[in-house]
Amino acid sequence: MKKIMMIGYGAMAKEVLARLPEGVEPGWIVAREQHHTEIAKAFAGRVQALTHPEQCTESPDLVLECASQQAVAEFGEAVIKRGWRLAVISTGALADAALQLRLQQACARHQGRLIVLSGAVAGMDGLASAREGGLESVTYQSSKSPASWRGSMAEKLIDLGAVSEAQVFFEGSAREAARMFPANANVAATIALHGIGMDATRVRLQVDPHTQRNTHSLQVCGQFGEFQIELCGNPLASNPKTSTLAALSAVQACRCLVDGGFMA
Ligand SMILES: NC(=O)C1=CN([C@@H]2O[C@H](COP(=O)(O)OP(=O)(O)OC[C@H]3O[C@@H](n4cnc5c(N)ncnc54)[C@H](OP(=O)(O)O)[C@@H]3O)[C@@H](O)[C@H]2O)C=CC1
Ligand SMILES: O=C([O-])CC(=O)C(=O)O
Repeated sequence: MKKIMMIGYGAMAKEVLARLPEGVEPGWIVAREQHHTEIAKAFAGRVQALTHPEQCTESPDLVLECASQQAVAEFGEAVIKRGWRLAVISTGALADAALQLRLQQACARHQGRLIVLSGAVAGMDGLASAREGGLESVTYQSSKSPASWRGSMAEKLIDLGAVSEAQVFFEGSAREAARMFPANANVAATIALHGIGMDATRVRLQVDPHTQRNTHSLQVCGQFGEFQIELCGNPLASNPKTSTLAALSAVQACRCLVDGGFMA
């Protein structure tokens, strides 16, 4: 049996835990103290609730971050320094160049691993392949319902209650998008990490009052030719900001533990 450590106990973490493949079980959940009673009840004491990964006295087969960019900054280095495998979903944390460097150096020094989950988007294999031949431009647009943008910086840029048609309210780099919209624009960072980087990747964020879905559109031009991807994702019922596919990408990482997708 493979044992994972989950960081976070919100919408995505619960979805992933409910869908864990056979042969994988949670051993530890890192969450703030106020969630520990709920965790103890949900898992009848079979899972240890922690406030920091360092409290774990064994070695998880995989540490899965499904929490926040802040959690990556807070716990990422400690996890990798123990030589553990860390898969991150809050990839926008890596828009902080100093943090990215610290995590990369920790991987090199301590034989840890940092895995960037594909999350809510698809085509990262093709984008990474295209980079090998040279990329000319990568443009990403995210379109979501007003409910998905509530509680974000979007509220300062546009009146979400008054929009009657689809409207772009932000244009900038992936680095800016990921840092300004930490709960909504991790995909921008994921694309940047597989493609032409945080500063050259162009991003548009749109609110669409006529949709319930999270639509990710990617346009890539390079020496290989061109490709476009449009992915219309159903959000999780428990969090309209978060696409179901993102949770499934974490489930798939867990499956790699049992089907040999990860090398030891
Ligand atoms: N890469 C991608 O394609 C995608 C990435 N995401 C990202 O995935 C992450 C999880 O999403 P989701 O579950 O929907 O979000 P939720 O807000 O539903 O849940 C996040 C959970 O993580 C906990 N958490 C956050 N920071 C910390 C911390 N520093 N220490 C301990 N616990 C922490 C929160 O705790 P508390 O309740 O105590 O605040 C909360 O329970 C988000 O960062 C989101 O932006 C989402 C979709 C796609
Ligand atoms: O789930 C999504 O559709 C995308 C998302 O929240 C993100 O990029 O952070």
